Order: sequence, then structure tokens, then C-alpha cells
Amino acid sequence: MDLGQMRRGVDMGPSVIRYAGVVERLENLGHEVEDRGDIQIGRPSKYDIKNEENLKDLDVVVNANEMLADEVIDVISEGSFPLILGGDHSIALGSLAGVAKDKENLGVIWYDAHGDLNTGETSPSGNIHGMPLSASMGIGHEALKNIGGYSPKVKPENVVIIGARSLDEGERKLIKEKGIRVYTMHEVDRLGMSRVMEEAVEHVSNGTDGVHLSLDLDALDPNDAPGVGTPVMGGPSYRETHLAMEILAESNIITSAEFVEVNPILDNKNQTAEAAVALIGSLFGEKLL
Ligand SMILES: NC(=[NH2+])NCCC[C@H](N)C(=O)O
Ligand SMILES: [Mn+2]
Ligand SMILES: [Mn+2]
Repeated sequence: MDLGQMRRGVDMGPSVIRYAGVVERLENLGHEVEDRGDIQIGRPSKYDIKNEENLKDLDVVVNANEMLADEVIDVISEGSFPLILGGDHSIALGSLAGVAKDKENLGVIWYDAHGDLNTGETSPSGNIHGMPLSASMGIGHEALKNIGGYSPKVKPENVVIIGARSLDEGERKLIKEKGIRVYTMHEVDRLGMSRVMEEAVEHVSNGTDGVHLSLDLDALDPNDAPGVGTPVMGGPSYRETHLAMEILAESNIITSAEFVEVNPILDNKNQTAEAAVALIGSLFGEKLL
């Protein structure tokens, strides 16, 4: 998927993450992996949705996410862990639609430089990859909210955003209005990643029936993850993000995960895909000793 934003190439993300050895990495940890292939994205969309100016490619984005939601539901019904690779962050719409089905209280960890809490009204870009978290909370365009045929997927009190350093006006307002827990880079620097993660784990595991990790590679400092479409200086390092994944692995709360926004055209020798694979390794229990 690359239609949730304007930089071409991020649709090749899953393919370069595979090339960087994600399947082997997980198998080496003793996991059984089934690669279910790519979801075919494109026109014609079976949804006859009028495209609106500030919701670019709405019909195709909705169509693709409906397919993704079905796929995720299928994986869960087999008793497996859904690991979703992107693609731009608009795919979180389908991931969450699939994962939250039959879950009253899904917890969500949104590890991202951005809040992705815009709507067609507040978005400065019209790019849907800046809207999946708000839509999943039931805020925004009907078609985005209702992917999977229900809304909302998550409650604001079950969400925690980590690594934020670029928030639009409407996003700030929404965070205050809904009381969403956000650890911006200010808190990461002040408290340290280990304390931030411990608090985040506590926050999303309290009374929830599953926790989804949505990791946008642009959360990482662009020095460590240059292959992303909307880089923002001053992020957590590769090392700190490893620690975050290790703490999540220890906590044993994560029931689904996605890694998004890897764009090989903007990357430096597949560095960002390799970072994604290494982080996936840590999330799934890899240890040095
Ligand atoms: N998933 C992402 N990389 N989102 C970036 C969003 C950037 C900006 N806030 C927008 O809405 O256009
Ligand atoms: Mn982002
Ligand atoms: Mn994002």
C-alpha cells in the first residue's frame, strides 16, 4: 500500500522486509511462520465511495483495508499471531478492524513520530496514513471508521502513543479532549525509554483483552531509519527501540503487531528494513544471551 501518502515506493516495504530475512529470523527463534503473501491493492475498488479532496484515494484505501481486516480475522481464527507488514500506515485501519473484532477492550501501542490522529477536516495533507488512529477510535469519515463493519475499534483510554514529535493542531486538540496517554520525545528523554515502556505496558494491559503494537519506522531517529516518507529529526535510537521491543517481549502482552512505512526508494542499502527485522526479532523474544 502506498496510496495513504504521496511518496511512491512504500508499497515495496513488505518485499524488502522479507528480503532482510524476517521469516528466517522468526523461524530461528522457534516460531512457525506462514507468509500469507501480499494483499492486492488497486482499482477498481468494490466500494463506490466518492473521493473527497482531503481524503486522497479513499475508495482504494477502504477497499484494501477491508481485505486486510478479513485476512487478519482469518489468521486469528487459526490461533496464530498476526504480524502485518507495510506499506504506509493507512493499513492500521485494516489491522485494527481485524484484531479488535470480538475484543471489547483492545489496548494499542502506537510507536510513531506522529499521532496519526487527523481527520479529513484537520489534516494538512489529505493523506490517510495520518488518520488511522483517530478513525479506529470512531472519529472521522464514515467509510474509514466503519472498516470491518463496526466502530469504534479502540477506546481512547486504551491507547498509548510513544515517540511523538510532530503533531498537528487538530491532533493536539483531540489528545487533550480524549485524554490520550502520549509519551512525546520530551518524556522519553526525561524518563528514559525503560520507564516509559514500563508505564506504557501498565497502561495498556490494565483491563484490556489484547494489545496491538503499531510501529511506524519513522518513530526511529532518521539516522537509524532513513527509509521513511515523513522523517522527523530527534527520535529514539535503534538501540532504545530495541530496548522497547525487549520490554514488550518480557511483558508478554502483545497479541498482534504491524511494522509500517519502510520505503526502500528512500532507504540507504535496506538499512530501515534491516532495522525492522531486528526489532521484530526482539519483539518475538530474541536475546543476546
Ligand atoms: N503514518 C505517518 N507517517 N503519518 C504522517 C502524518 C503526517 C501529518 N501529520 C499528516 O497528517 O499528513
Ligand atoms: Mn509516522
Ligand atoms: Mn504513522
